[in-house]
Amino acid sequence: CDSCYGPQDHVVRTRNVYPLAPGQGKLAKRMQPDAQNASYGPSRGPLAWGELNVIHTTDTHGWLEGHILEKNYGADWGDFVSFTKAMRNKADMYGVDMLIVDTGDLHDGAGLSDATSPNGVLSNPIFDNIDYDLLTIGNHELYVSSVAYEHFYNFSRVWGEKYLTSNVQILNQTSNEFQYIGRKYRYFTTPNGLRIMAFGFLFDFTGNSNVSRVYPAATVVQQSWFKAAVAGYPDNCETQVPIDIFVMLGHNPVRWNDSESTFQTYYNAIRTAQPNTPIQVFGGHSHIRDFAVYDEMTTALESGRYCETAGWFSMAGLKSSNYTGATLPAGVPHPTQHAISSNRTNDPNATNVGASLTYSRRYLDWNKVTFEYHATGSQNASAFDYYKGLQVTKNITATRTELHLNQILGCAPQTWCISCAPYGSSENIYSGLVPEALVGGVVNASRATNPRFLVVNSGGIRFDLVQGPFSIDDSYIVSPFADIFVYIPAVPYSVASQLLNLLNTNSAFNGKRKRDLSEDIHSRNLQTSDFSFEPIRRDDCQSPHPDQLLGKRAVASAIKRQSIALTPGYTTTDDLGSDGDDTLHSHIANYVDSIPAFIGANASLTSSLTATSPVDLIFIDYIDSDVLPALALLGATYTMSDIQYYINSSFSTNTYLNVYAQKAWSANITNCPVGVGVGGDAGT
Ligand SMILES: O=c1ccn([C@@H]2O[C@H](COP(=O)(O)O)[C@@H](O)[C@H]2O)c(=O)[nH]1
Repeated sequence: CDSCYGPQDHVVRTRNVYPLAPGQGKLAKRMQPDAQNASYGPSRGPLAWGELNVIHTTDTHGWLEGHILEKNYGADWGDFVSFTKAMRNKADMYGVDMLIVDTGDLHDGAGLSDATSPNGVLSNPIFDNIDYDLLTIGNHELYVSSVAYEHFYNFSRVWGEKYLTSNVQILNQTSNEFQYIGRKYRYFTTPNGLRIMAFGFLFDFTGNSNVSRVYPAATVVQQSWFKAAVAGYPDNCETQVPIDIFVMLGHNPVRWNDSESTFQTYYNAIRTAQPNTPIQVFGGHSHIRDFAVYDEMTTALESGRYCETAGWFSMAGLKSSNYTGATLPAGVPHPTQHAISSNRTNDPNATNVGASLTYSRRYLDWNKVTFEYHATGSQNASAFDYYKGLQVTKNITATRTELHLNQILGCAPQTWCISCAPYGSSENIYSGLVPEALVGGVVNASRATNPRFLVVNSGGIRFDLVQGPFSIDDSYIVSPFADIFVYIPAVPYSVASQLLNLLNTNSAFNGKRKRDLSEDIHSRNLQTSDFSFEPIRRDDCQSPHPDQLLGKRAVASAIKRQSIALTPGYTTTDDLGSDGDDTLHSHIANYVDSIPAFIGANASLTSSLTATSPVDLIFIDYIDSDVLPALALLGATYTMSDIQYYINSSFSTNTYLNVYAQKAWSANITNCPVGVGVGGDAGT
């Protein structure tokens, strides 16, 4: 290993852990009152700073309270406010530019966003406390019309020119015409003079309600406003404006081979028109940490999900005649990696623009130890907490109380996870809990004696259910959608009994989960059984620490290295290598491939059914466009007029688990044991 960055014989077989103040996990308490701090923090030292630096969030899905039960992700939005404020101050101090960007999906995943009608009326104003420079819209802003209008009438007005919905329009109820929810593009100049043309593109989403319109990428790249903006002639500009860099946001996976990503189409259009201008992409939707290299001057960052990750991006070597800031800020590491790509090897128009560019990216775990370390270089809470951050923390606590999110519905006797155990096992939520909860929770008393078959999509379950007190908040965290239970009466048993298998084996049906679930392989889920840590191995050689490359502080850091037991968490490999995760973790097993798209339950009280016996076929309205064609394939033709509410028009996928919990988990409520290992740390 010596060849990487000098002799370090005394640290072989230890992990690279940077020293933090004693008692770090306990001193630095703010967050939500019931949350805990991480046991240890960043492993790779200070962040690299270039001319352009970006903090990226995506797919927050309402988790602004942080992960109350998971130590490693315990910071709340108030802590993030303090963090971003401190990082802005640092950017000013270093004389460089820093942007803060978000790539959408603000709801459907936690009580704070989903316990109100419409979703987001209380959480969006909390979200608005971050000083974002650019934002874009996600598909979860468009499923329900009232949520889409909340974004049109309120959210887009708060953010003005910064909210980019370049391919998403909504029906204006006053003019009766479609108009963009936000803006199509933003052309602006940073404090240090970088001239940026920015767009925000939702993937080709088709599940939106009928008040919005999503233009597919193939259409957008032909639209005249887009071509003009790319050419430097945005609306109303007669003379060409200079563009130092394109910033392309998208609620859109950064990996081109993700079946839902449309970034390649936009990239091709921009790159063809502007062969020598860097493009920087920030994506989302697939809930992973990822960094993709498109060409030597185009890279793309994706920063996870659910307030588990804050993405950090920096680049140096931008050749702008207008840039007045520092090129390599003093006293901090700088981006060192070139974007090496096979996409443009023989481009006759290629210049050496890309040759000067260097990049860095880091995925920060969403906890206060991490935020304080990077913001202040210590665990000094008083130096870190910004008054506005503290206010936001208090506001979240008050809002959670107002929404009764802490109200306990039952005491969950065990943990059921989405992917830590294979489908079929009793620890897996789809096999170990959902069928039983459907049978026990979805009951129309007047039809309860009829044979019943139930079907839901697996995508409706969004998170693990943890052993311990099961609160109203948890009910949104696990099953947030308000998809209504409907049914078709008197379906022949021979048909109903074949439906689930057909839905799960015929590729025409996917529960509206168009992306292959296996693409979530990088997702991190808690796992109580996965606490046998990986053998400790040195991997630092693959990617020298920036300090070590620069010859700074390396000696002091190396001498103080400690060996610690790693907690389970993200272990990411991307186009720049395996050094992106800011905190080292052990790998978590993932059986997501085993999960079917549809989950069923047979709630028939009798076992003596014949082929023609009538059964109540119960499903959710969200999948009626799968169920009706599948029934037709089975020779039973039904139409929408055959479908009725099973219980009432509001009994939904967010209701049945609560009903079941109150029935089945009433024991031990006052003394409910909490599962160990939440947040990847068996210790307290
Ligand atoms: O009403 C709904 C809406 C969505 N779903 C599920 O969610 C995914 C989309 O979530 P992403 O975070 O954008 O991937 C969709 O494919 C469905 O599986 C739902 O169940 N009900």
